[in-house]
Amino acid sequence: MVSGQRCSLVLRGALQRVHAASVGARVVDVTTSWSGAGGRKSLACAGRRSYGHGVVTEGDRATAWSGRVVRGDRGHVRVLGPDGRVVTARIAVPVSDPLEAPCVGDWVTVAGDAGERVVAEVLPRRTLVERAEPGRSSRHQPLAANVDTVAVVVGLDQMPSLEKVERLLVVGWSSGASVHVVLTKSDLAADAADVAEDITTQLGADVLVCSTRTGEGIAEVAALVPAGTTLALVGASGAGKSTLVNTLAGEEVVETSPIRADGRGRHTTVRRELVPVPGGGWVVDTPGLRGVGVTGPDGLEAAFTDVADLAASCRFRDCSHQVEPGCAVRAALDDGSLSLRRYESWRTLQREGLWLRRRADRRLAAEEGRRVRQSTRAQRRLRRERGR
Ligand SMILES: Nc1nc2c(ncn2[C@@H]2O[C@H](COP(=O)(O)OP(=O)(O)OP(=O)(O)O)[C@@H](O)[C@H]2O)c(=O)[nH]1
Ligand SMILES: [Zn+2]
Repeated sequence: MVSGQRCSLVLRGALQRVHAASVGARVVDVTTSWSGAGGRKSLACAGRRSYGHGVVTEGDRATAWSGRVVRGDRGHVRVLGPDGRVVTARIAVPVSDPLEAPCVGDWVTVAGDAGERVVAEVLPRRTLVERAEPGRSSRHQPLAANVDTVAVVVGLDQMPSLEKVERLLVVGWSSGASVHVVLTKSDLAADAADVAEDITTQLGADVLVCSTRTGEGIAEVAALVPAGTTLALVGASGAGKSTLVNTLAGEEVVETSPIRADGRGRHTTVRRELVPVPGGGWVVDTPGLRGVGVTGPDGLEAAFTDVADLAASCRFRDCSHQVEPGCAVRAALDDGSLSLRRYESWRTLQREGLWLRRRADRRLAAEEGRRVRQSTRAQRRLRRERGR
């Protein structure tokens, strides 16, 4: 077993690099825009969120330090600090929206001491990989924050479904990060190159092919995560994400993953954590995604630039691409330059996104109504008490 000291050294170097990156993020601050790679979409950052009201004093905030969440659990997070140590910090105040909760990859400020540490603030997120919560509720779950690249991991042990890959590409592009498809298990498919070619031409995605068994393409995948950057792996369960994380992390780091925190406790697994890779970057595995909800129109547009470009040249701005004259989408379907499969996949994801957004709007309206009623009741109570 490698000592905590050695782990700290590995992590410290990587942390210094990411800390340097965070300084930039803090200077640019809350309302900056961030442009996705390839000039695809510009996403506004979420604002800085404070936590621990009533728990964290102003004095505590003055001495708080910033670090990166390497692992998120219910009620607390594990935070890598500037000294290379990983500590546990409590999320002192429950958040009503799961998206508000700190997640892996978040930069947070931590207040308190060894007795009790709490998350005082979550710094603005540059990017966020999220999914609709299972059960098709309108709520979204944060999976990984401040990710530079998303790898849509697809196993070649089965014939990939283009629709499933498209759905994951939308999740990837919705995050604001740049996106690649990584086809794993090439050792199990004689036609790996053909599948890659298909995905490139039909989905317009950048595709890498690799195998953790033979080592084919691993260097190319490792190149997706240069020093100071973060790569998130998304994909169905069994696609080979965890194996890829371990391969990218290398023997050395897998061995060093059970980091000692405060001299006690060890990580039992490297999964769903930010894992440092030898080049100085970070890799994060996300839970196997089955019912992935499409979050916003930006990701859909970025994953379907071909359809979005066509739709932009329809005669009517609100063209439904069904019956209207001058519809460029239908024209492309007619002349075969847009496949029916691709069009239908786009329609499905678009409808789903609309449905989720409408539901979210209704939920937000209901929550707002509840808040207003609570506040009115509280004000009445206060007036009554003062009147006594
Ligand atoms: N032949 C072959 N098998 C692989 C390769 N990569 C992963 N596997 C196998 O595929 C299976 C699933 O891999 P995992 O890494 O656990 O898949 P995962 O995507 O993390 O799955 P979840 O944790 O359920 O989300 C395991 O049995 C791996 O050994 C590969 O390159 N070649
Ligand atoms: Zn149209």
